[in-house]
Amino acid sequence: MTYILAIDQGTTSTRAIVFTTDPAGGVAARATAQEEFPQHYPASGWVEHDPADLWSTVVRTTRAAITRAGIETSEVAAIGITNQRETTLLWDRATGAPLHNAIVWQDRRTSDICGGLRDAGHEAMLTERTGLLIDPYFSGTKLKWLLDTIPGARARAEKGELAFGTVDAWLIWNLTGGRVHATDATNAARTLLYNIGNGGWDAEICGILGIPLALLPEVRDCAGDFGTTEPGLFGRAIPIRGVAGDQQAATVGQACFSPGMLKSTYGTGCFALLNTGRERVTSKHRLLTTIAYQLDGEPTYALEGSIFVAGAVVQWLRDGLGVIETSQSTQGLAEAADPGQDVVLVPAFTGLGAPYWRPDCRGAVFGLTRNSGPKELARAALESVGYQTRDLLEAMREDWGASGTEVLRVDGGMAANDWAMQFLADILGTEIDRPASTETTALGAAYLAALGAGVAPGPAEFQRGWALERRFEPTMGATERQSRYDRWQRAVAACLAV
Ligand SMILES: Nc1ncnc2c1ncn2[C@@H]1O[C@H](COP(=O)(O)OP(=O)(O)O)[C@@H](O)[C@H]1O
Ligand SMILES: O=P(O)(O)OC[C@H](O)CO
Repeated sequence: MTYILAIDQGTTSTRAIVFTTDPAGGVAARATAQEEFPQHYPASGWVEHDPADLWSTVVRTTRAAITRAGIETSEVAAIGITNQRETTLLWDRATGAPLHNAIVWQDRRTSDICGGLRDAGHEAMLTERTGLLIDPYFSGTKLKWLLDTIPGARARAEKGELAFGTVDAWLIWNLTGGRVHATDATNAARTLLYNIGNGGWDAEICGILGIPLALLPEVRDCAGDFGTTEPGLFGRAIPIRGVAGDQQAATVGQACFSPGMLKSTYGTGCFALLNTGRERVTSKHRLLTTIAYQLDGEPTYALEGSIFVAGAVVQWLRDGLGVIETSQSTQGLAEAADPGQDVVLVPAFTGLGAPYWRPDCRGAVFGLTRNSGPKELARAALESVGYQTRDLLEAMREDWGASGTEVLRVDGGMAANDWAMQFLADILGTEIDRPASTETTALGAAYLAALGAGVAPGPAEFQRGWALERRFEPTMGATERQSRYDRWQRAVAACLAV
């Protein structure tokens, strides 16, 4: 039996999971440890994490998972890291001390910097080279903000005294005791600084943003050599052999290895990735072009649709409005909702992501009556996630063609909700496949690490091990499907117009 440890450093919590691998390609979870950590909101639209929290939760959950698995550190063949993407850190190479809190992907503070880039006419060039759009979501403008704001930071960066990284690079730096400053191609592809066509940091873009190249980590394959952990941390050195951003790791965990295969992860937000193989498809509908994974120096590309509010709308009903007790209760409430009411909720709490990219848009509820209550709101919340996914799939079908988009593999916390998944199948007119393994993100990181350590078979065998738990078939008639979707589009248009 071989053990692989996956670290999944997410937006709200850190998980460490010990997986077992067998020569036939099976990878199974054996023990898990999870810790939440505080979110910091220093100003409206700002979201930060304390870098020390990211690091300490990784150390504690890793130790706990190894203990719970009942194994010795020496039995762990490799570590795989997967992480919340785009979140930006800057630290001192000599001391390892961060210069600022991590600026989280959701943070909107660089809207003005983005406006300036757009006004200067840089968008077409940036999109062509990076596959991204100009939006505060990505790391590049966050890093510029840090260098502009922290006194002396740019001069120190030019002298090579500082290091930038997304969360993966921050963890690799700390795990290796500051010996390795590296990231993987999928995380690099989210910075707005990386040319996904030629696979290198783009000096011209860095020049435009005033980012010294000396700050940037080395970019490696997803199943690559990222050094070994400091022996003192876990009792013995463990090789780090797999790294990928969390949505890309989920794509691997869902075994979406063939062009046309599609997965969607429903956590806080929702991120749909369509494997486009070696083809770097440029979207006509403001989807992102990104790297799904990179093996043996060869990138496999994806089209990505990013929705900022999915499970978060359920959290809002629970923690903001206080009209539901648990996320799970939305299933029973939606089943019991009045079929005669047609409440539509547009959860544009922090603007709309793909395919609209309107950070200024705000949410609304339409169709309320005196009898509307928690049941109808719960149903509208779950439906909003289905409608937003349809927005993405409509765009993907036009960019890529329908082939492959007739089955969607789902995962993430909200994928456990049967009502939401049935509505998704109905409104998309697409079969929805929910896998037996729900920890798809960590599973993907574990598989990449096993591949990097030479203890896993190739993708074809891993793909054969993917197991279905339940398939949701569309049952809604075509006329109803279209009239409901038309109503959603009118609701979005109204929000965009206000
Ligand atoms: N049964 C459920 N029905 C609806 N939403 C759910 C359910 N279970 C979890 N969620 C939502 O899913 C999210 C948690 O999923 P998770 O994959 O852990 O997210 P993340 O990794 O972004 O923290 C929360 O926003 C929660 O409201
Ligand atoms: O941490 P999650 O699961 O909410 O994922 C966040 C994404 O990587 C942001 O791009």
